[in-house]
Amino acid sequence: MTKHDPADSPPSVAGQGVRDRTPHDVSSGHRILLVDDNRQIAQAVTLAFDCAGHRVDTAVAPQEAFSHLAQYRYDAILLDLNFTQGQTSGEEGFACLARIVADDPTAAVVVITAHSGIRIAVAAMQAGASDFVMKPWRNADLIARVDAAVGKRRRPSSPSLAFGSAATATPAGLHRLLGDSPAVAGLRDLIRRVAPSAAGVIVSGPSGSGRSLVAALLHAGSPHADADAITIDVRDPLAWEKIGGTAGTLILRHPDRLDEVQQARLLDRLPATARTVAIVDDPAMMTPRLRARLGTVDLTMPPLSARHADALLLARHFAGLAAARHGRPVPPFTASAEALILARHWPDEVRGLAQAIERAVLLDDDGVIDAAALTPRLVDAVSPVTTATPPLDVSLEQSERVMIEAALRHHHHNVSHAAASLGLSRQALYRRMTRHGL
Ligand SMILES: Nc1ncnc2c1ncn2[C@@H]1O[C@H](COP(=O)(O)OP(=O)(O)OP(=O)(O)O)[C@@H](O)[C@H]1O
Repeated sequence: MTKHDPADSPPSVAGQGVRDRTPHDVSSGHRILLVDDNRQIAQAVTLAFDCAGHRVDTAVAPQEAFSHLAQYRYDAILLDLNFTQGQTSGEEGFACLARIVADDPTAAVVVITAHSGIRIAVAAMQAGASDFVMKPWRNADLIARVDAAVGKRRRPSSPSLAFGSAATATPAGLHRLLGDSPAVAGLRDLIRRVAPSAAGVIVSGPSGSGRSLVAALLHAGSPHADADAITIDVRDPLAWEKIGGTAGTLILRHPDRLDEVQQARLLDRLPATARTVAIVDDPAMMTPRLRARLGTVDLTMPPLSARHADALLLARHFAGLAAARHGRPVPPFTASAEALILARHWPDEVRGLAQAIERAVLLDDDGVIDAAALTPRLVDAVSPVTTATPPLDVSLEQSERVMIEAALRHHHHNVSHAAASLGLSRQALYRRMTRHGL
């Protein structure tokens, strides 16, 4: 997570094409992530660090912290250990600390504890924190401690320690694979263990579920992370030229879509020196020989529908990204939107979810994202008597108008019923109707 470490370039984030987004870049000074649910403390800390020439981003809960860590590189993390009112055990903070340190053993984490929390502070240091501060603190002391933690941050001293076969090596940026489901936690663990080796990996799962992200993380944790991985869609015969004598990471997309003869040819072309990562829909479509050559280890990214809790977490992450991208405040989700996010089968998986959220953030005009804002393509579901399904290239404005018209028609212009069917309040529907001249 070194600030200018090219090996740590983040993979793009769904639908955003984001690479190391730095809207708050500071030419000098540290970039710090404060994880604390107390807004007054956050304001005071931000001001103090700002005056000292540093930059602070705030996360009010661990999930938000992981979302920030998925987007930016931080020089230090200032972590409060208690997030739930009245809780002083630090349990949540310790879980957060464990994940930060597991994902990046070089992270400089300074924990914040209550005045009497010396035992907790010591335990946090044993768990990987660089230092601790006790409330209440003097700002100068706090800044000095964070400075010192950044200064003595454990930097990898050799490539082998950073990416090689050392047991402790961890793929840079592993925290970018967001998700708390057992499936994704298990994947992070497998990536951590497999990435530094030369083993070929087959990454399977539905399109848009995060397979390329997994491949990028495997490369980031490999001994070849300093060089770019070579990515080839093997369905394109011209791309095969790039296979050459590759010695680094070779990411092969869709070998399962080749026929048997082509798969045999691919097998002949693969250089023994390359570490391969194959992205496939269905490993069973590969010949046993190719499968054996490509997949010492199989990693499977399950569909979002099999890891519901991740959907909500990812949705919040994408809402934050979209809001930052379009210069808007982050709109919260209504209960109906959350229910929809959890229940819906998202076409195009995580990418589809990200796109829906970005559209909703863009179109939002009442400060919240409701279910209707996430379902502009569900016009048919609202009314079977709708006269026109919007064509695919219809604008979002038009699509919203068509949906509202369909709902009104279906409910015989009863605004309350139409609003309810769209997951909107009456006022919100009226506002939209006015905007569309209905
Ligand atoms: N768990 C995750 N945490 C954060 N971002 C994610 C996660 N899963 C997917 N994404 C983001 O969603 C988008 C789609 O993922 P990705 O490109 O890896 O899908 P894919 O399975 O490779 O799809 P395809 O093969 O069709 O290109 C990417 O921008 C990726 O960064």
